[in-house]
Amino acid sequence: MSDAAATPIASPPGPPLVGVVMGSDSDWPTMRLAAEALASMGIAFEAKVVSAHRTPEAMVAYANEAEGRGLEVIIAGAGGAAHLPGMIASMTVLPVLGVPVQSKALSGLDSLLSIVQMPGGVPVGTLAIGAAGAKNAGLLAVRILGASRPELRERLHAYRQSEADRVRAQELT
Ligand SMILES: Nc1c(C(=O)O)ncn1[C@@H]1O[C@H](COP(=O)(O)O)[C@@H](O)[C@H]1O
Repeated sequence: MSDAAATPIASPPGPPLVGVVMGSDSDWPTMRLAAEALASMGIAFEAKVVSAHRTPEAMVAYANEAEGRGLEVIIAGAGGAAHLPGMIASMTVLPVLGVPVQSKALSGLDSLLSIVQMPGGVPVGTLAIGAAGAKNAGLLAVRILGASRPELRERLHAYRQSEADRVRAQELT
């Protein structure tokens, strides 16, 4: 992991509303983009490594306790045989957003298919492979929280406007 990728991202103060979990610390350079999006919108979050394969008991406890601890959205990222988002979704009624982390062997197609093909009745909102997916998972979590929080919708409107201004100002040389 590079120094920049290893730098922790401070959560805004307050009890976490969003849990960002991932199967390995090797997923953090990708998943930190979800955390950055949340931090930029002032959303308190927690980030943890929890693996369905390597720490199944911890994953079960995390999923079972998330709602009672006040989390409102879970973002779960994993690569390869990416069972973590679906397993968490099977044990909670909180919205779960799945981020397919890019794998070395199959470039993340394995991760995507593992996350997206959930059986009916157990939804996982699946994002794109890799960095864009992680960033969008953070922003989608803010949109979910914003449905009942007008002040968050204001921040999202301001973000949309600033992105539009940035693109309009682009000049090709
Ligand atoms: N897919 C899962 C799960 C899970 O789904 O629970 N736990 C770890 N992993 C993935 O294994 C990959 C390699 O992990 P290592 O880099 O630690 O070997 C990571 O992308 C991780 O998400």
